[in-house]
Amino acid sequence: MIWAMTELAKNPRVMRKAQEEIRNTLGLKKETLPLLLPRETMSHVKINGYDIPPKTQILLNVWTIGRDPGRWTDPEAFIPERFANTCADFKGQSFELLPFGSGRRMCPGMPMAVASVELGLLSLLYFFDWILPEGMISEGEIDMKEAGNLTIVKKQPLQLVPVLHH
Ligand code: HEM
Repeated sequence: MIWAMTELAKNPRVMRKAQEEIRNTLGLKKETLPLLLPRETMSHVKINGYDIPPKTQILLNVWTIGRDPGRWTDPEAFIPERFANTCADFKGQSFELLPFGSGRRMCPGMPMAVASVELGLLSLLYFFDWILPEGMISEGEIDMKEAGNLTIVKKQPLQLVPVLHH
């Protein structure tokens, strides 16, 4: 939710669009773990010509898959509308987009996570407009450094000033 608010603050066009949509209708999405939880092969498998022996630990880098320029146009840009224009969904069936993993061991908390993030973001965007804190002139100054390892958190806390809208 913090990353979603950070990207929205950096992209006022998308912030305004999301607020208009929410305020006019009373919907949104976003991300993710960089790596899926480790898996171990049960038998010998061959993928793309590579032999993988049994009992090998596999780490799937979904961060890289989600930024693959062969799959996504302008992958580094924050363009949430891209999800409205694709049939790829986040529920484990579209392998280019796997924020909750896939298969038997995919995230069982997905419905709760989606409901919490959507409701949280929706409330922040419906009730408030968001402006930069004193001393910050442009959204370009918002620090985007990452910290953490298994889950990526913001290194510097996001600071924005809420202005009551409703
Ligand atoms: C936005 C929030 C969340 C994201 C992005 C997320 C993502 C993930 C991912 C990528 C996996 C690994 C799936 C795989 O290896 O295929 C996972 C596993 C798991 N998640 Fe989540 N998760 C979230 C929230 C939650 C919540 C709210 C709960 C519990 C209430 C939860 C419980 C679990 C559990 C128990 C597993 C391990 C499942 C297993 O190994 O069988 N997650 N999650």
